[in-house]
Amino acid sequence: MEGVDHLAFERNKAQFDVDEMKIVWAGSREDFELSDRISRLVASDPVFRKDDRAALGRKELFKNTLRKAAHAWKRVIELRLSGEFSALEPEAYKLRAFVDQPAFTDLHWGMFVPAIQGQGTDEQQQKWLPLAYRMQIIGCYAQTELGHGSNVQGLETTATFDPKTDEFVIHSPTLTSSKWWPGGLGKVSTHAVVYARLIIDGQDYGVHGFIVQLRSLDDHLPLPGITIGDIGMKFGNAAYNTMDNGVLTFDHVRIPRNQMLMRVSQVTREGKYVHSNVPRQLVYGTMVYVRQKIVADASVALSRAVCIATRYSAVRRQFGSHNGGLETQVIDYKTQQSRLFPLLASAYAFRFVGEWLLWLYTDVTERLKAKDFSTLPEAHACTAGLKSLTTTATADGIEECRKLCGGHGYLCSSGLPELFAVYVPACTYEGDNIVLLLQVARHLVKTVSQLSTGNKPVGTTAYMARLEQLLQYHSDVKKAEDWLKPNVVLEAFEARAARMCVACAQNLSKFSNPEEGFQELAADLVEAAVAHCQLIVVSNVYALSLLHKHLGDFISTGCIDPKQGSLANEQLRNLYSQVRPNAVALVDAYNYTDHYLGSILGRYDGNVYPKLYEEAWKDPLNDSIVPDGFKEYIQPLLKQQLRNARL
Ligand SMILES: CC/C=C\C/C=C\C/C=C\C/C=C\C/C=C\C/C=C\CCCCC(=O)SCCNC(=O)CCNC(=O)[C@H](O)C(C)(C)COP(=O)(O)OP(=O)(O)OC[C@H]1O[C@@H](n2cnc3c(N)ncnc32)[C@H](O)[C@@H]1OP(=O)(O)O
Ligand SMILES: Cc1cc2nc3c(=O)[nH]c(=O)nc-3n(C[C@H](O)[C@H](O)[C@H](O)COP(=O)(O)OP(=O)(O)OC[C@H]3O[C@@H](n4cnc5c(N)ncnc54)[C@H](O)[C@@H]3O)c2cc1C
Repeated sequence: MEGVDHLAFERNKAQFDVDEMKIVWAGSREDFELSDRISRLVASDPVFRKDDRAALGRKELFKNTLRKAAHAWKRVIELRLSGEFSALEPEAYKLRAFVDQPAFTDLHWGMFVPAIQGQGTDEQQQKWLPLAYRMQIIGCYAQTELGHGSNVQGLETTATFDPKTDEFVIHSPTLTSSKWWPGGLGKVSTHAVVYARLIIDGQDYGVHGFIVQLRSLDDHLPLPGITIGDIGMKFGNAAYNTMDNGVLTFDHVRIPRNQMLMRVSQVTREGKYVHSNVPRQLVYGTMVYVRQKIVADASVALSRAVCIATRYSAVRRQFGSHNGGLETQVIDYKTQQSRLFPLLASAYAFRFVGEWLLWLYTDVTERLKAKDFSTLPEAHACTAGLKSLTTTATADGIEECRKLCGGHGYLCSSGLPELFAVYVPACTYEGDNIVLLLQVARHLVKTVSQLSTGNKPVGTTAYMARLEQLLQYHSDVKKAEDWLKPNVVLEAFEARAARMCVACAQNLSKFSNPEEGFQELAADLVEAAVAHCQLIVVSNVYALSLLHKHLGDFISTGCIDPKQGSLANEQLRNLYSQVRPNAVALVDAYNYTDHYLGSILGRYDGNVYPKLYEEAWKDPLNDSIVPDGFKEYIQPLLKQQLRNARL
C-alpha cells in the first residue's frame, strides 16, 4: 500500500474533531485564521524557499538570509502586518516564525527594541524607538563577553563617565572583555545595547546598558575605535549559521551621557549616580521577556519534530507480515508509542504552559507599571525554570524523534537534523539551563526558609503553605484508573517537590557557610528545581508520563510505593492505546504546511518513498555520474590494486 493511503486511513480513525483541535492549538479562531493565512502566504512565496539551504556555503547562506529578512520586512509593510510601526505585532511575529530562518531581525525585534522599551526613559524611547521600529537603525543585544556569559556581574567592558565632555568612554580593557556571541552583531547591526560596568570618578557601579552606534549609517563601516566581525561557523550546516553572531571590541569609544539606559538608574550632568526607587534587577528585564518567548516557542519546535515522527511512524512498516500480508506499522509497536506519545503530550503541555507564562508575564508587566515589584522574583523563577525545563525536553525530544524515524531520520531531507541543530543552542543562550535551575533553587530554598517566619508563599510556591500536610502525604492510589484523576497526580507532584526542597533546605542548614553549602549540594538543588518546574507544567495540564519517568523520586521521597508506580505504568499503557487511533489527527491539528515542516518524512500526504528517492537525485554529488576527483584519487588506487594483484 502507498503511503498516501496509510495516512488517509489514519485520519479516518480520529475520535475527535480535528478542526476544533486546530483552534485549541492556535489559541482562538482568530489566531488560527491568521496563522493559516500567513503560513500559506510564506509557503507560496519563492523567496522563502528553504529546501536548498543545506547545500549552501556560509556566504551564500548568509546572503540568502539577508534577502529573506529584507523581503519579510517588505511583506510586513505591504500587508500592513506591523500595526503602526512595530513588527512586534503578532502578525509580523508569525511571518517571521513561518519564514523559519534565524536572522539579525530576531535580535533587533526580540532584544534590542525590548531593552530600550524596558530600560529606556520616556525621552530615550521617543528618540530611539521610532528609528528602530522603521528599521532605520538595526540593533543587537551585546551582553556576553569572551570571558563571561552566565556571570553577568563579572562582565569587564567599562563605561567611564567623563564630566568634562559629558560623555561615557566605552572600552574593552582585556581580550576576555571582547563582546562575543551577540546575534546580528557580526555583519549587520548599526547599533547595540552594550552592557558595561559603569565607572564614575574611579568608583564601579556595576553593569548597566548603553546604546552605542557601531557602524556608519552611510557606508556600514565600523566607527572609529570599534573592531567588529563574525565569530565563525557554529554547530550544524545551515542551522544557526544564518545568524552573524559577532565579536566586538571598543578602544575608548565616546558616546553622549544620554545614551545610558536610564530608567532604573541615572547619571547626572555633574556625574552623580542616582538610583530610582525600583529593583536593580530590572536591568535584567529583557532576559525575562525573551525567556518567556523561548518557552512559548518550545512547543512549536517540539510539535514539528513530533509531527514528522508520528506521520512517518504511521507510514513506515517493519516485520510482522503473515502470508504475504502487510507488515506492522512501526507506530503500533508499544516501544515506539512509549517514546513518541509522551513527546506528543509534552508538545501540547508546553503549548498551554507557554500561554500561562505569557499571562504571568503580562500580569507582572502591568504590576511593574503600577510600581508593584512584589511578583518579580516569582516571574524570574518561573521564566528561568520553565525556559530550562522546556528547552531541555524539546532538544532531547527532537533527537528522540530523529531516532524514532530510524535511518531516514538522519537525512537532512527528514528536516530533523537541521531542526535539532537550530534548536539545541536554546539550552545555552538566554541563560545556561543549569545556571537557570540554580536560580529557581535559590528561590525555593528562600521560600522554605521563610516559612518559619510566617511569610506566606505565593504564586507557584503556594503549595508550600501546606508543608505539614505534604510531608505526611502518601498516595492512596489503589487501581490504575485512580491515576486518571488530575488531583491525584497533582498531589503526588506537590508532595515530591516539597519533600525534595525541604531535604535540600535541611542539608543546607548543616553548613556554617550557606554559599559553600549551596555549591556542595548544587546537583540536588537542580533536581529539586526540576521537580518544582514539572509541578508547574502538571498543574496546568495533566502529565502521567512524567511521573513514570521520575518514579525514583516519587518512591524515594515516600510519596508513592512501588505497587502504585506499577499501576501508573499500567495506566500509561492504557492511555497509549487511547492515543494511538488519534495520533495522526493530533499532529494534523498543528496545521503545519509542508513548507514549514520541511520534511519528506512528515509530508501531509505520507508519500514518503517516491519523494525520498526523487530527492536523492537532486544532491550536487549526483550532478555527474563519475565524481570530480575520480581521475586524481580513485583511478590511481584502482590501478595500484590491479598492479598488486598482478604481483
Ligand atoms: C522582518 C522581520 C519581521 C518580523 C520580526 C518580528 C518579530 C521578531 C522575531 C523574534 C523575536 C522574538 C523573540 C526572540 C526570541 C528568541 C531570540 C533568539 C535568540 C536568542 C538569543 C539569545 C540572546 C542571549 O543569550 S542574551 C544573553 C543572555 N544571558 C544570560 O541569560 C545570562 C545568564 N545569567 C543571568 O541571568 C544572571 O547573571 C544570573 C541570574 C545567573 C546570576 O545572577 P546572580 O544571582 O549571580 O547575581 P545577581 O546578578 O547579583 O542577582 C541577584 C538577585 O537578582 C535576582 N535576579 C537575577 N536575575 C533576575 C532577573 N532576570 N529578573 C529578576 N531578578 C533576577 C536573583 O534572583 C537574586 O535575587 P535575590 O532576591 O537577591 O536572591
Ligand atoms: C547561539 C547563541 C546565541 C547567542 N546570542 C547572544 C546574544 O545575542 N547576546 C548575548 O549577549 N549573548 C548571546 N549568547 C551568549 C549566551 O547567552 C551565553 O553563552 C549563555 O548565557 C551561557 O553563558 P556562558 O557561555 O558563559 O556559559 P558558561 O557559564 O561558561 O557555561 C559553561 C558550563 O559551566 C556551567 N556553569 C557556569 N556557571 C555555573 C554555576 N554557577 N554553577 C554550576 N555550573 C555552572 C554551565 O552549566 C556550563 O555547563 C548566545 C549564545 C549562543 C550559543
